[in-house]
Amino acid sequence: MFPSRLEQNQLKANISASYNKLYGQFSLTELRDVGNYRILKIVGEGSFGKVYLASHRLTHQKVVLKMGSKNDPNVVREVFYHRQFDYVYITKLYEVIVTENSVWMALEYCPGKELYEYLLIKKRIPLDECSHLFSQIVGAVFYAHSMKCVHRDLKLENILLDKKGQAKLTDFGFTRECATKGILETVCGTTVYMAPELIERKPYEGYKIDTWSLGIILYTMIHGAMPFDEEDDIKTKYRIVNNEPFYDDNFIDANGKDLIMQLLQKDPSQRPSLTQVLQHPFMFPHGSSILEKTDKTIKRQSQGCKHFHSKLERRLLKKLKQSGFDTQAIKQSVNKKKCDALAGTWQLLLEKEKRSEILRHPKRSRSVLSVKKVFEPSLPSRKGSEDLKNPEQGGKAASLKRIMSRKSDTVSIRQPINATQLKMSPQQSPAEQTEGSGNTRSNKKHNFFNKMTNFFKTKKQNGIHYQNGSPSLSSKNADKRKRNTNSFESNKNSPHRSPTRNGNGLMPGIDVEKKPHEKLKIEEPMLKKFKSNTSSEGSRQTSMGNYDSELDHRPANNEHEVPEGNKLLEQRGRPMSILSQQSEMSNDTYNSEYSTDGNISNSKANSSISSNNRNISSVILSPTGDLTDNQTTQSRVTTRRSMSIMSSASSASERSSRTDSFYDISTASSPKTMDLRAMGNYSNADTMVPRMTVGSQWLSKRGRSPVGRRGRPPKRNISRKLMNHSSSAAQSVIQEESSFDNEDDNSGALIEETEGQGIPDAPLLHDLETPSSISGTPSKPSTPICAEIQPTDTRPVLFAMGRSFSGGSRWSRNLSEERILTSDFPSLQNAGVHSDIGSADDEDNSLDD
Ligand SMILES: Nc1ncnc2c1ncn2[C@@H]1O[C@H](COP(=O)(O)OP(=O)(O)OP(=O)(O)O)[C@@H](O)[C@H]1O
Repeated sequence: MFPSRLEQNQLKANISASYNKLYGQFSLTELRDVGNYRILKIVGEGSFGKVYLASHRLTHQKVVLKMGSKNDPNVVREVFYHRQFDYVYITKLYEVIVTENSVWMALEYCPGKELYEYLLIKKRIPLDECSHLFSQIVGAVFYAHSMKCVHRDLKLENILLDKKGQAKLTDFGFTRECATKGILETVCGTTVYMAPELIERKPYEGYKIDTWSLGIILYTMIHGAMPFDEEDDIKTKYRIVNNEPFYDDNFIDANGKDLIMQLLQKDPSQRPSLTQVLQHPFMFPHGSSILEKTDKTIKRQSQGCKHFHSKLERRLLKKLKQSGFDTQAIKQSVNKKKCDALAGTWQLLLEKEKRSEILRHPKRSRSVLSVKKVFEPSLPSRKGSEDLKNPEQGGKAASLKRIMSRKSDTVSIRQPINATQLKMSPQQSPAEQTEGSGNTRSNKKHNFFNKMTNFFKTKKQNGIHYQNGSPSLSSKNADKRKRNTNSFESNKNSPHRSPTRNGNGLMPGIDVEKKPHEKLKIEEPMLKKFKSNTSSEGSRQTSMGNYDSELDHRPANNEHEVPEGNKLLEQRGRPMSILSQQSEMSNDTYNSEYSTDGNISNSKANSSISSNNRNISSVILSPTGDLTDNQTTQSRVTTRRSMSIMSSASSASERSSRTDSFYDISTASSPKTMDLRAMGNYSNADTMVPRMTVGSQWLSKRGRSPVGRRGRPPKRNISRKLMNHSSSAAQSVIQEESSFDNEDDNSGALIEETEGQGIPDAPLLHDLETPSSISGTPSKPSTPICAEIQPTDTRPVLFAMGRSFSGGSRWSRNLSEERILTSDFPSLQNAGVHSDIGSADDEDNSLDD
């Protein structure tokens, strides 16, 4: 029967509505989905691009999506190294999605944000907490080093806090392996965190520069200010090379001081190994337990028994098989660290399963932990020197104390849970609280379960009697209960309420994310945020490949994500990270032999840099130290730099040389497994082996002849042979681009030289080139630029006010002056809120990977 007119009209309306809806979706400019992930909001912006919070569609797990340009070689570097790491204190890389122009990294979400921001709010971190957090950071670096990788850009900004307040190392954009090259030359990192040998442009041992940066991090965490930080970069460099930091006994104890002094040894060979660092008394007791667990993880992973062995994994695999998944494909993806959709989904599902397992057996896990705590070695407080002297007793006392405090947790759990308490739950990130998710539901379930358990457990103690089916309290217990409630309320209302782990286990990371703006308005920041001066091997990899291009390549931070304090810093312009290359020392030929376009860009860059050089030198040599001139110059330089970057970015050859196949996410193995020297039969010269797997494309695109630039073909042939010998190793390796350069240039010779005869004499600081020369401009400034510098007396008049002990940058001096007028020192000293990041319980759980 033909539909009536009314029905026809309704049908028409429906069709057009759904058509319009589809059309609307097609014409949306806003990004909604990437792969299996639904984008929720922007959480940050790095030099690579935007960082989004997203939800995995299949598992509803929260992840962070970090976008980078395909044209940015540091993105490749980051993916390449990051995916090899599987460690509790390193952010997990679940998946990598490659689109036409971009690379997306799905990373573990850390709602606590950066350690830098946390420190900014707290001003200083108490020693106990420092020791705990720093152990985790050192653990992460130790793990990376054990994989023969150096991070080279360790800084507060690259350490994130997860929802438990645990530290997570991230940002592997400057990482490189040291398996094939023990002594490195590329200058990279962030000036204030750079080791003296980097500043002096000596060939350096990668591991040792990380150790130095760890020293800077620890110092800054304890003091709330950086040890070497001047308005003027050159002065900062001078101080790094020549001065010792000032230690304020108000904040640091003897152990802390001793550890930092060791880490900040000017002579890299005098710096301790990370095992020694973890065993240092300052790190007690966290360091040793992390060392032990990290060792276990490394051993397990090196034996290849990483995945699909636990009961949970096997059960999950079985479930997936029953649901019709190709479990072989999943296994392959995970084992080969392909970081594809299968591996990503597996990781996220597994994490979800782990969480629900904990929720399913909360009682068991609690009691296991309690027993463990009673018998495990001591966890004395830092202040309790008694505990340190007698770890046995101290440990038991501490454990009992914790159990007692756990009881008090129980009391607080029994309090009526209001909205504020829910917000503070350590199980939930602020994002989760506001957005609502599967997790929220399960946490509620968990809370409910706990409440019920505790209710029945404690009803006898509290004298709860059932009358007519409903519980009633005896008056005594009712009083007690009231008191508990009051104490909680008063605590809650106190303006100085500490963000420490309270009855609800509040973690600092949560607090950081919760209200950074309000807090920052009250207390102005003492630290400024530093962008990585990553030039590095990256310099070889960009068409410009120099310090300056790196600087301007980094976009400004996202406005709405930058806290008030940081905006201030933004306004004054942050020092940025450096990636530089000493042309005379470098083996890198990438830039010089780059395409015509690339060369044009380079020459532009170099010319701008040379002028920058002259300007900076003249200002620095000026006896009056007129910084206004410098600023003008700098701004001009910035413009020029931007221009050269743009030209580099628009380099056609740059784009064309990056074929999709380069970005294929093939299998990954750690440089440790690629350690060719460890294989015994192969010399350093053979280390380009893996390059060939990917590199050949680059070579052909750049028009390199099969014979090396210097007519030295044999290495490549050797490498091919090696690939045949060890196909699995060769297959699994993607070598850095820098390796091309080594291959074609004289890296082998250099390594032999440095290894056989020691490091060649390094230039003295007064021979240092100005920052502009970092770009690879061969010319050196004719005048010793630092000869005139008179380092200021760097002892702080008012420690808490400055971001550094030195005169510091102008903005911080201004802040200091204002504060000297308006506030008194002791009150500021006490202003920092104390918190206890991550309990041993958290650590135990998380390390149980
Ligand atoms: N895993 C994560 N969880 C939560 N936030 C994150 C995560 N990764 C990055 N962010 C946020 O995004 C911002 C930028 O990220 P990131 O520092 O990794 O980018 P980048 O390009 O490497 O920056 P840069 O090199 O300038 O330090 C960070 O400051 C942080 O606030």
